[in-house]
Amino acid sequence: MDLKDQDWQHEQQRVDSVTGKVAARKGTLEAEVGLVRGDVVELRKDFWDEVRVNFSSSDDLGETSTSLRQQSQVLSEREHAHLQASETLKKLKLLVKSPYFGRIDFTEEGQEGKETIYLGIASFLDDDQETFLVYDWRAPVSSLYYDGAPGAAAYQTPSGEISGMMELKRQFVIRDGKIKVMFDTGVTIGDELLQQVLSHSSDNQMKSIVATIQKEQNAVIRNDKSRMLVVQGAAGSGKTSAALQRVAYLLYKYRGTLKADQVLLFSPNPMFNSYVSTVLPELGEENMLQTTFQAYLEHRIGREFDLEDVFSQMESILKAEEGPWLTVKRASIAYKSSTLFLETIRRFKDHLEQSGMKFKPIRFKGRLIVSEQVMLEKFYGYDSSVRLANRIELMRDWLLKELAQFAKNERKAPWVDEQIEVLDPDEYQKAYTRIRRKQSAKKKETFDDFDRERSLLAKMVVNEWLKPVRKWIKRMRFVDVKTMYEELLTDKQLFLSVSGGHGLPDEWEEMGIESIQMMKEGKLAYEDVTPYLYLQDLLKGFQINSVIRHVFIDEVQDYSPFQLEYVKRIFPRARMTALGDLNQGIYAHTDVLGGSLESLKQLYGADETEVISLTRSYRSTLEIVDFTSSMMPGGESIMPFNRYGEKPLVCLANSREKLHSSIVKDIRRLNEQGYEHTAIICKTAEECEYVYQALKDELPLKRIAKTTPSFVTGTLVIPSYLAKGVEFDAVVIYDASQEAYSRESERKLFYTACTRAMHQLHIYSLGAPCRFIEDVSEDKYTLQS
Ligand SMILES: Nc1ncnc2c1ncn2[C@@H]1O[C@H](COP(=O)(O)OP(=O)(O)OP(=O)(O)O)[C@@H](O)[C@H]1O
Repeated sequence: MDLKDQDWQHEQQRVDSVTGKVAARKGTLEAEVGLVRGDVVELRKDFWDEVRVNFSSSDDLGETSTSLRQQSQVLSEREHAHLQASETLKKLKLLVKSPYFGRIDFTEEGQEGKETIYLGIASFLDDDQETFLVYDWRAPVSSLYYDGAPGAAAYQTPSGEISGMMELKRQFVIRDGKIKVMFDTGVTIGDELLQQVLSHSSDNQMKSIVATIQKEQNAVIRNDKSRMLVVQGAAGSGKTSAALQRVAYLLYKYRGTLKADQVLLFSPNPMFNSYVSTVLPELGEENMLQTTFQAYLEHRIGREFDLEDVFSQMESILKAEEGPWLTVKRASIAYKSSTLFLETIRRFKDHLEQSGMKFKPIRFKGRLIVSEQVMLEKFYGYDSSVRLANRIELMRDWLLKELAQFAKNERKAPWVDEQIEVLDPDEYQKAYTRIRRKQSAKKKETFDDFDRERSLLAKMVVNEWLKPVRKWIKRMRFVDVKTMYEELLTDKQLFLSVSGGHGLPDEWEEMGIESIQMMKEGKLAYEDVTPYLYLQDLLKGFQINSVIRHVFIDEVQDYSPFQLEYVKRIFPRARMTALGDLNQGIYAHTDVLGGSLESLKQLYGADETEVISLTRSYRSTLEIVDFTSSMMPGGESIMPFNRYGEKPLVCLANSREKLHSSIVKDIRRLNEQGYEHTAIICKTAEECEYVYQALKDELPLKRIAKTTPSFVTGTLVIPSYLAKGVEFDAVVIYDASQEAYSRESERKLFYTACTRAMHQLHIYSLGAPCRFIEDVSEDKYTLQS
């Protein structure tokens, strides 16, 4: 037996020993969890039997409350024990199959003898409860594995740097307790292992990458100094992957204080939520909260307006012919996405402190309770040093009092008698019970004499009828944000006075007309939504969330500076991790980032911001990266990972029939070759619909729309802008002709679509291909006509 075989055998023996111990611990814990679960069920069932309930005297009341408290404590202690044991069990179940993936031998400076450290997805201690048989990949010492090479090495601990010599770095792939792969490695973590991982077919879920995290990704994962971490990374460089491992790292490092529901990820679309949802559970962690910015906007003002979303905006721009509408739309998006507009709105609010507020009068049954004029006098009668939002709160309280007075007077109105008479028996009974309940609280109210009865019923009827008005006032709906926003967009003099005229586009007037027209129809253009919400919050108060401690924004290049300011404002206690790629800024507003990260750096200021660049691309084969990066200015800085495949294929078709029949044959061939997760990427949703209808009888296609909740396997037909962040074994671009992609502004969209391919990229073109392909030298693809 040679040395290598001996080593392998020795390591397998250790795996057997560790998995044996894990299995034994798992068995014990399973029994314990069962017992605790039983306890919890019993405790919940018998909860009230164990509490001595007696309200006879104040002493008895005290005793009852103590007994109740004690019983609740016992229950919550058992529930907590159950939760903790279940979490440990979850990790043991993962460890028993694959206890670790790495080993380092390290001798600390000044210490005798080397320490052998094995890394896995969770720590596991020997029966002595002292010796680590497995170290968590997030433990300080584990960073040696990701960052260091054999030789002199150091790692950071909370009490300072520890240096020494690393003698060995070894990688394993262990499946079901058996070592499948094992080799020693240098600086980078296993090109070999990475080759294996990356050459696999994709499926509909993102995978954890803990075993093969690269050094620069590790810097993203473990960075916890800066308030704002910006990760600019090429397509496929592992931004999303690093972000998710970073969440796991933070949950581990701050486990006493940080919970998964204090971390929020903004995803590019609802489908993406499901795509990444298995990564953290795979690591034995709870999922963080996930949402999309659109979902947040809907939650805030979706009841008032029919909100245009970014995808509809994109769709209408992509479909529009060049002309006045598109020019105005582009100008409107650019301006309203900028911080210039944000400043304008802020100054507009300052202006409103002095004059110009608009209120909606308070009415009931068509009668005026408080007129706008009276409200204005009241509002501007408050001390001008009181903040505007506070003045509105004062107004709200005053209006509620006015309403209460109105209600009192109203009880004698004839319509109230009519209502009492038509109260049906059920309602009457309800009223009677309600009044009886109050009776016991306030002894003097009785239901005995007729007058009393009438007066109590009148009170109830009026209150019931006025409920919507009360709710309306409480929600501060009397502040007429819509009219004020409209005024800002149409009153040029006002606009100039608050904007200082900075950056005012030539199309300003047309922009206003377009927005107002939409608002009249009850809609709000996407570019107006955040500014509108911002104005509303400046007036009524921001809905601040102080619970969230970490906000992750994936595909940050798709956010406008205005939106980022807004996110910063509503999460004042959060740190931010922003991950993006300027080359994939596909939306019209993203040009306002100006092709640089400046606005992102300014968000929290340079001192509080750190930028990490990821330039190596892991998703696609070298040939695909070579091709796609040639389309982008500066693309030469994108480094492909050395995984080889076929050159991208560019197929020219001279008729739609030919195009369709070639695609059908191609998809079938790709499927036969084992590429199951394929996509036909179209430019727009409209084109997707057309392609789906044309090919659905030939191929088992799945249509993806902006509302599709989860990422499905199979051959998808998907619009380019929805393919963000996800990947496929093979990508077929439906029509990359000059006619289809005629504008320079569509370069990033096209690039994003092509970079979704892992193993095969096939581009079809009905006629001459677009300029983006012409920019690529011909030796980088195979042309077929
Ligand atoms: N260290 C790694 N080990 C194994 N796989 C990796 C590693 N880094 C990235 N990958 C793989 O590369 C692919 C792309 O990763 P990911 O989606 O995180 O990149 P991204 O930068 O967010 O891409 P994009 O911006 O194009 O959406 C994924 O399949 C991911 O699993």
